[in-house]
Amino acid sequence: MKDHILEVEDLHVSFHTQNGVVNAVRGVNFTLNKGETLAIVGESGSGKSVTAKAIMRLLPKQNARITSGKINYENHDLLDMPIRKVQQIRGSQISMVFQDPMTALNPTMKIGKQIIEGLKKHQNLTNQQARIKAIEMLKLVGIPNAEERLDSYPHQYSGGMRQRVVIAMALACNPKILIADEPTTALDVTIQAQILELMKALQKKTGASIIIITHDLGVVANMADRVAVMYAGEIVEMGTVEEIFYTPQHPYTMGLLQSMPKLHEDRTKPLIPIPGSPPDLASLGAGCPFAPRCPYTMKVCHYFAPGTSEGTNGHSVACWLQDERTPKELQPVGIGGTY
Ligand SMILES: Nc1ncnc2c1ncn2[C@@H]1O[C@H](COP(=O)(O)OP(=O)(O)OP(=O)(O)O)[C@@H](O)[C@H]1O
Repeated sequence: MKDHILEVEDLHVSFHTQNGVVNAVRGVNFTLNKGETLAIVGESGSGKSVTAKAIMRLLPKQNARITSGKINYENHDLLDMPIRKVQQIRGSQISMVFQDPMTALNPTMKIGKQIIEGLKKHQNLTNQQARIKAIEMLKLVGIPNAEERLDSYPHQYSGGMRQRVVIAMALACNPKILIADEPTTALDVTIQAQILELMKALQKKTGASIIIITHDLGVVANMADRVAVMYAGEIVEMGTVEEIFYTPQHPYTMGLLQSMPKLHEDRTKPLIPIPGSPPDLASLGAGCPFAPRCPYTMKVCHYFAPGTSEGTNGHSVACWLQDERTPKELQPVGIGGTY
Protein backbone atom coordinates (compact mmCIF):
# COMPACT_ATOMS: atom_id res chain seq x y z
CA MET A 1 0.00 0.00 0.00
CA LYS A 2 3.08 2.27 -0.13
CA ASP A 3 2.26 5.29 2.02
CA HIS A 4 -1.45 4.72 1.74
CA ILE A 5 -3.29 4.12 4.95
CA LEU A 6 -6.63 3.76 3.19
CA GLU A 7 -7.64 2.73 -0.31
CA VAL A 8 -11.22 3.03 -1.50
CA GLU A 9 -11.77 1.06 -4.69
CA ASP A 10 -14.80 1.24 -6.94
CA LEU A 11 -17.24 1.84 -4.08
CA HIS A 12 -20.94 1.64 -4.97
CA VAL A 13 -23.66 2.35 -2.41
CA SER A 14 -27.40 2.40 -3.05
CA PHE A 15 -30.50 3.00 -0.95
CA HIS A 16 -33.80 1.25 -1.39
CA THR A 17 -36.46 3.94 -1.07
CA GLN A 18 -40.13 4.41 -1.92
CA ASN A 19 -39.02 6.23 -5.07
CA GLY A 20 -36.83 3.37 -6.23
CA VAL A 21 -33.15 2.58 -5.89
CA VAL A 22 -31.06 5.68 -5.19
CA ASN A 23 -27.50 5.19 -6.42
CA ALA A 24 -25.83 7.51 -3.94
CA VAL A 25 -22.19 6.48 -4.49
CA ARG A 26 -21.21 5.28 -7.94
CA GLY A 27 -17.71 3.95 -8.38
CA VAL A 28 -15.69 6.07 -5.97
CA ASN A 29 -11.91 5.56 -5.94
CA PHE A 30 -9.37 7.35 -3.79
CA THR A 31 -6.39 6.77 -1.57
CA LEU A 32 -5.47 8.46 1.67
CA ASN A 33 -1.79 8.87 2.47
CA LYS A 34 -0.29 8.63 5.92
CA GLY A 35 -0.40 12.02 7.67
CA GLU A 36 -2.23 13.83 4.87
CA THR A 37 -5.52 15.70 4.88
CA LEU A 38 -7.95 14.94 2.08
CA ALA A 39 -10.96 17.23 1.66
CA ILE A 40 -14.13 15.94 0.04
CA VAL A 41 -16.24 18.76 -1.40
CA GLY A 42 -19.44 18.92 -3.40
CA GLU A 43 -23.01 20.13 -3.22
CA SER A 44 -25.55 18.70 -0.84
CA GLY A 45 -26.53 15.16 -1.80
CA SER A 46 -23.39 14.40 -3.81
CA GLY A 47 -22.50 11.36 -1.68
CA LYS A 48 -19.83 12.74 0.64
CA SER A 49 -21.35 11.55 3.92
CA VAL A 50 -22.44 8.23 2.47
CA THR A 51 -18.84 7.59 1.37
CA ALA A 52 -17.58 8.43 4.86
CA LYS A 53 -20.20 6.29 6.56
CA ALA A 54 -19.42 3.38 4.24
CA ILE A 55 -15.79 3.49 5.42
CA MET A 56 -16.97 3.30 9.01
CA ARG A 57 -19.67 0.70 8.19
CA LEU A 58 -22.20 3.12 9.68
CA LEU A 59 -24.79 3.08 6.90
CA PRO A 60 -28.38 2.32 7.95
CA LYS A 61 -28.91 -1.43 7.75
CA GLN A 62 -32.58 -1.18 6.79
CA ASN A 63 -32.15 0.34 3.33
CA ALA A 64 -28.46 0.88 2.47
CA ARG A 65 -26.52 -1.61 0.36
CA ILE A 66 -22.84 -1.52 -0.50
CA THR A 67 -23.23 -3.23 -3.85
CA SER A 68 -19.53 -3.44 -4.69
CA GLY A 69 -16.11 -2.12 -3.84
CA LYS A 70 -13.27 -2.50 -1.41
CA ILE A 71 -12.08 -0.34 1.45
CA ASN A 72 -8.57 -1.42 2.30
CA TYR A 73 -7.29 -0.27 5.64
CA GLU A 74 -3.79 -1.50 6.43
CA ASN A 75 -4.21 -4.30 3.88
CA HIS A 76 -7.56 -5.51 5.22
CA ASP A 77 -10.86 -4.91 3.48
CA LEU A 78 -13.15 -3.21 6.00
CA LEU A 79 -16.16 -4.30 3.95
CA ASP A 80 -15.17 -7.92 4.25
CA MET A 81 -14.51 -7.89 7.97
CA PRO A 82 -16.81 -9.19 10.73
CA ILE A 83 -18.64 -6.20 12.19
CA ARG A 84 -17.18 -6.88 15.65
CA LYS A 85 -13.70 -6.36 14.26
CA VAL A 86 -14.80 -3.15 12.54
CA GLN A 87 -16.26 -1.95 15.84
CA GLN A 88 -12.85 -2.43 17.46
CA ILE A 89 -11.20 -0.39 14.72
CA ARG A 90 -13.90 2.28 14.88
CA GLY A 91 -13.15 4.72 17.65
CA SER A 92 -9.66 3.39 18.24
CA GLN A 93 -7.95 3.43 14.84
CA ILE A 94 -10.50 5.29 12.72
CA SER A 95 -12.60 7.97 14.42
CA MET A 96 -15.36 10.15 13.10
CA VAL A 97 -16.56 13.61 14.08
CA PHE A 98 -19.96 14.74 12.80
CA GLN A 99 -21.42 18.22 12.33
CA ASP A 100 -23.71 17.86 15.32
CA PRO A 101 -21.67 16.94 18.40
CA MET A 102 -24.81 15.61 20.06
CA THR A 103 -24.80 12.64 17.65
CA ALA A 104 -21.67 11.47 19.45
CA LEU A 105 -22.59 12.50 23.00
CA ASN A 106 -25.06 10.91 25.36
CA PRO A 107 -27.10 13.81 26.84
CA THR A 108 -27.80 11.90 30.04
CA MET A 109 -24.20 11.01 30.88
CA LYS A 110 -21.50 13.23 32.34
CA ILE A 111 -18.81 14.21 29.83
CA GLY A 112 -16.05 12.65 31.93
CA LYS A 113 -17.81 9.30 32.12
CA GLN A 114 -18.29 9.27 28.35
CA ILE A 115 -14.61 9.90 27.63
CA ILE A 116 -13.48 7.46 30.33
CA GLU A 117 -15.78 4.69 29.02
CA GLY A 118 -14.30 5.11 25.53
CA LEU A 119 -10.74 5.00 26.83
CA LYS A 120 -11.40 1.93 28.97
CA LYS A 121 -13.04 0.14 26.06
CA HIS A 122 -10.35 0.84 23.48
CA GLN A 123 -7.19 1.17 25.51
CA ASN A 124 -7.57 -1.26 28.39
CA LEU A 125 -6.95 1.44 30.97
CA THR A 126 -8.01 1.30 34.59
CA ASN A 127 -10.58 3.80 35.81
CA GLN A 128 -7.89 5.97 37.38
CA GLN A 129 -5.63 5.91 34.31
CA ALA A 130 -8.56 6.70 32.03
CA ARG A 131 -9.57 9.62 34.26
CA ILE A 132 -6.07 11.11 34.10
CA LYS A 133 -6.01 10.70 30.32
CA ALA A 134 -9.50 12.24 30.00
CA ILE A 135 -8.36 15.35 31.90
CA GLU A 136 -5.27 15.51 29.72
CA MET A 137 -7.39 15.33 26.55
CA LEU A 138 -9.80 18.02 27.72
CA LYS A 139 -6.86 20.30 28.50
CA LEU A 140 -5.38 19.56 25.09
CA VAL A 141 -8.54 20.70 23.32
CA GLY A 142 -8.64 23.86 25.41
CA ILE A 143 -11.42 23.13 27.91
CA PRO A 144 -10.80 25.35 30.94
CA ASN A 145 -11.00 23.75 34.42
CA ALA A 146 -10.82 20.33 32.78
CA GLU A 147 -10.97 18.37 36.03
CA GLU A 148 -14.19 20.04 37.20
CA ARG A 149 -15.72 19.96 33.73
CA LEU A 150 -15.54 16.15 33.73
CA ASP A 151 -18.59 16.25 35.97
CA SER A 152 -20.69 18.43 33.63
CA TYR A 153 -23.38 17.13 31.29
CA PRO A 154 -23.25 17.97 27.55
CA HIS A 155 -25.99 20.64 27.84
CA GLN A 156 -23.77 22.52 30.30
CA TYR A 157 -21.20 23.05 27.54
CA SER A 158 -21.55 25.55 24.66
CA GLY A 159 -21.78 24.23 21.08
CA GLY A 160 -18.11 24.96 20.39
CA MET A 161 -17.02 23.33 23.65
CA ARG A 162 -19.14 20.25 22.90
CA GLN A 163 -17.43 19.89 19.51
CA ARG A 164 -14.05 20.19 21.26
CA VAL A 165 -15.10 17.38 23.58
CA VAL A 166 -16.12 15.23 20.61
CA ILE A 167 -12.76 15.90 18.97
CA ALA A 168 -11.05 15.02 22.25
CA MET A 169 -13.00 11.77 22.35
CA ALA A 170 -12.24 11.04 18.70
CA LEU A 171 -8.53 11.65 19.23
CA ALA A 172 -8.19 10.16 22.71
CA CYS A 173 -7.10 6.79 21.34
CA ASN A 174 -4.65 8.28 18.83
CA PRO A 175 -6.58 7.15 15.76
CA LYS A 176 -4.67 6.71 12.54
CA ILE A 177 -7.53 8.24 10.58
CA LEU A 178 -9.93 10.98 11.62
CA ILE A 179 -12.99 11.44 9.42
CA ALA A 180 -14.56 14.85 10.08
CA ASP A 181 -17.94 15.43 8.42
CA GLU A 182 -18.67 19.18 8.41
CA PRO A 183 -17.10 19.45 11.87
CA THR A 184 -17.34 23.23 12.12
CA THR A 185 -20.39 24.11 10.02
CA ALA A 186 -22.62 24.75 13.03
CA LEU A 187 -20.06 26.95 14.79
CA ASP A 188 -19.33 30.64 14.49
CA VAL A 189 -16.29 31.73 12.49
CA THR A 190 -13.92 32.32 15.43
CA ILE A 191 -14.69 28.99 17.08
CA GLN A 192 -14.50 27.32 13.66
CA ALA A 193 -10.96 28.64 13.17
CA GLN A 194 -9.98 27.46 16.66
CA ILE A 195 -11.33 23.95 16.04
CA LEU A 196 -9.51 23.68 12.70
CA GLU A 197 -6.27 24.85 14.30
CA LEU A 198 -6.79 22.29 17.02
CA MET A 199 -7.27 19.49 14.50
CA LYS A 200 -4.12 20.53 12.65
CA ALA A 201 -2.08 20.73 15.85
CA LEU A 202 -3.27 17.30 16.96
CA GLN A 203 -2.54 15.89 13.52
CA LYS A 204 0.99 17.28 13.70
CA LYS A 205 1.44 15.69 17.10
CA THR A 206 0.02 12.26 16.26
CA GLY A 207 0.68 11.99 12.50
CA ALA A 208 -2.97 11.04 11.87
CA SER A 209 -4.53 11.22 8.42
CA ILE A 210 -7.68 13.31 8.08
CA ILE A 211 -10.62 13.14 5.71
CA ILE A 212 -12.58 16.37 6.01
CA ILE A 213 -15.96 16.81 4.39
CA THR A 214 -16.92 20.42 3.91
CA HIS A 215 -18.91 22.97 1.91
CA ASP A 216 -16.43 25.69 2.75
CA LEU A 217 -13.49 26.35 0.44
CA GLY A 218 -11.88 28.40 3.21
CA VAL A 219 -11.73 25.23 5.30
CA VAL A 220 -10.30 23.34 2.31
CA ALA A 221 -7.59 25.93 1.74
CA ASN A 222 -6.75 25.96 5.43
CA MET A 223 -6.64 22.23 5.98
CA ALA A 224 -6.28 20.10 2.87
CA ASP A 225 -3.33 18.65 1.00
CA ARG A 226 -5.56 17.09 -1.66
CA VAL A 227 -9.17 17.57 -2.68
CA ALA A 228 -11.78 15.19 -4.11
CA VAL A 229 -14.71 16.92 -5.80
CA MET A 230 -17.90 14.85 -5.77
CA TYR A 231 -20.92 15.20 -8.00
CA ALA A 232 -23.89 12.84 -8.23
CA GLY A 233 -22.11 10.06 -6.35
CA GLU A 234 -18.84 10.21 -8.28
CA ILE A 235 -15.47 11.88 -7.83
CA VAL A 236 -15.37 14.13 -10.89
CA GLU A 237 -12.02 15.75 -10.13
CA MET A 238 -9.21 15.07 -7.73
CA GLY A 239 -5.92 16.85 -7.22
CA THR A 240 -3.75 18.80 -4.85
CA VAL A 241 -5.34 21.81 -3.24
CA GLU A 242 -3.31 24.08 -5.55
CA GLU A 243 -4.41 22.18 -8.68
CA ILE A 244 -8.05 22.32 -7.69
CA PHE A 245 -7.98 26.03 -6.82
CA TYR A 246 -5.67 27.33 -9.55
CA THR A 247 -6.12 24.94 -12.47
CA PRO A 248 -9.52 23.30 -12.09
CA GLN A 249 -10.42 21.22 -15.12
CA HIS A 250 -13.97 20.09 -14.55
CA PRO A 251 -16.69 22.70 -15.23
CA TYR A 252 -18.39 21.56 -12.01
CA THR A 253 -15.25 22.35 -9.99
CA MET A 254 -15.09 25.74 -11.70
CA GLY A 255 -18.73 26.34 -10.76
CA LEU A 256 -18.09 25.29 -7.16
CA LEU A 257 -15.15 27.68 -6.87
CA GLN A 258 -17.47 30.53 -7.82
CA SER A 259 -20.33 29.38 -5.63
CA MET A 260 -18.58 28.61 -2.36
CA PRO A 261 -17.12 31.00 0.21
CA LYS A 262 -13.35 31.46 0.12
CA LEU A 263 -10.94 32.21 2.91
CA HIS A 264 -9.50 35.61 2.05
CA GLU A 265 -12.44 37.01 0.18
CA ASP A 266 -15.02 39.44 1.40
CA ARG A 267 -17.62 37.03 2.74
CA THR A 268 -20.41 39.53 2.09
CA LYS A 269 -19.63 39.40 -1.65
CA PRO A 270 -22.43 37.55 -3.48
CA LEU A 271 -21.55 34.03 -4.59
CA ILE A 272 -22.52 32.81 -8.04
CA PRO A 273 -24.61 29.65 -7.70
CA ILE A 274 -24.37 26.88 -10.28
CA PRO A 275 -27.58 27.08 -12.31
CA GLY A 276 -29.97 24.12 -12.12
CA SER A 277 -29.92 21.36 -9.54
CA PRO A 278 -28.23 17.99 -9.09
CA PRO A 279 -29.85 15.02 -10.86
CA ASP A 280 -32.24 12.53 -9.32
CA LEU A 281 -29.97 9.68 -8.26
CA ALA A 282 -32.83 7.21 -8.72
CA SER A 283 -33.12 7.87 -12.46
CA LEU A 284 -29.78 8.84 -13.93
CA GLY A 285 -29.42 8.80 -17.70
CA ALA A 286 -26.50 7.40 -19.69
CA GLY A 287 -24.51 10.61 -20.20
CA CYS A 288 -22.45 12.79 -17.90
CA PRO A 289 -24.67 13.64 -14.90
CA PHE A 290 -23.45 17.26 -14.96
CA ALA A 291 -24.29 17.77 -18.66
CA PRO A 292 -27.72 19.43 -18.10
CA ARG A 293 -26.03 22.15 -15.99
CA CYS A 294 -22.73 22.42 -17.82
CA PRO A 295 -21.97 25.62 -19.77
CA TYR A 296 -19.46 23.74 -21.98
CA THR A 297 -21.57 20.75 -22.86
CA MET A 298 -21.02 18.90 -26.14
CA LYS A 299 -23.25 16.35 -27.86
CA VAL A 300 -21.26 13.38 -26.57
CA CYS A 301 -21.82 14.50 -22.95
CA HIS A 302 -25.54 13.71 -23.20
CA TYR A 303 -25.04 10.15 -24.43
CA PHE A 304 -21.92 8.72 -22.83
CA ALA A 305 -20.42 9.12 -19.36
CA PRO A 306 -16.82 10.34 -19.56
CA GLY A 307 -13.95 8.17 -18.36
CA THR A 308 -11.47 9.47 -15.83
CA SER A 309 -8.24 10.84 -17.27
CA GLU A 310 -5.16 10.92 -15.09
CA GLY A 311 -2.97 13.99 -15.40
CA THR A 312 0.30 14.81 -13.71
CA ASN A 313 0.76 14.03 -10.01
CA GLY A 314 -2.54 12.20 -9.82
CA HIS A 315 -4.66 15.22 -10.88
CA SER A 316 -7.59 13.34 -12.38
CA VAL A 317 -10.78 14.51 -14.04
CA ALA A 318 -13.88 12.84 -15.46
CA CYS A 319 -14.93 15.18 -18.27
CA TRP A 320 -15.17 14.87 -22.05
CA LEU A 321 -13.51 18.28 -22.41
CA GLN A 322 -10.29 16.76 -21.14
CA ASP A 323 -10.48 13.77 -23.48
CA GLU A 324 -7.56 13.74 -25.91
CA ARG A 325 -9.99 13.60 -28.85
CA THR A 326 -11.65 16.89 -27.84
CA PRO A 327 -10.22 19.86 -29.76
CA LYS A 328 -8.22 22.10 -27.44
CA GLU A 329 -10.17 25.22 -28.49
CA LEU A 330 -13.32 23.77 -26.91
CA GLN A 331 -11.68 23.47 -23.52
CA PRO A 332 -12.67 26.22 -21.08
CA VAL A 333 -10.06 28.56 -19.75
CA GLY A 334 -9.63 27.63 -16.08
CA ILE A 335 -11.55 29.73 -13.61
CA GLY A 336 -9.02 29.34 -10.87
CA GLY A 337 -8.12 32.16 -8.58
CA THR A 338 -7.04 33.14 -5.16
CA TYR A 339 -7.89 31.37 -1.97
N1 LIG B 1 -30.77 7.02 4.78
C1 LIG B 1 -30.96 7.30 3.49
N2 LIG B 1 -32.03 6.81 2.82
C2 LIG B 1 -32.22 7.08 1.51
N3 LIG B 1 -31.39 7.81 0.75
C3 LIG B 1 -30.32 8.32 1.37
C4 LIG B 1 -30.03 8.10 2.76
N4 LIG B 1 -28.88 8.75 3.08
C5 LIG B 1 -28.46 9.34 1.95
N5 LIG B 1 -29.31 9.08 0.92
C6 LIG B 1 -29.17 9.52 -0.48
O1 LIG B 1 -27.80 9.63 -0.77
C7 LIG B 1 -27.51 10.89 -1.37
C8 LIG B 1 -26.16 11.33 -0.89
O2 LIG B 1 -26.28 11.67 0.50
P1 LIG B 1 -25.07 12.24 1.35
O3 LIG B 1 -25.57 12.38 2.75
O4 LIG B 1 -23.86 11.42 1.15
O5 LIG B 1 -24.86 13.66 0.70
P2 LIG B 1 -23.77 14.74 1.07
O6 LIG B 1 -22.95 14.98 -0.15
O7 LIG B 1 -23.03 14.34 2.30
O8 LIG B 1 -24.69 15.99 1.35
P3 LIG B 1 -24.67 17.05 2.56
O9 LIG B 1 -23.57 17.98 2.20
O10 LIG B 1 -26.01 17.68 2.49
O11 LIG B 1 -24.42 16.29 3.82
C9 LIG B 1 -28.66 11.79 -0.96
O12 LIG B 1 -28.98 12.67 -1.99
C10 LIG B 1 -29.79 10.86 -0.75
O13 LIG B 1 -30.50 10.73 -1.98
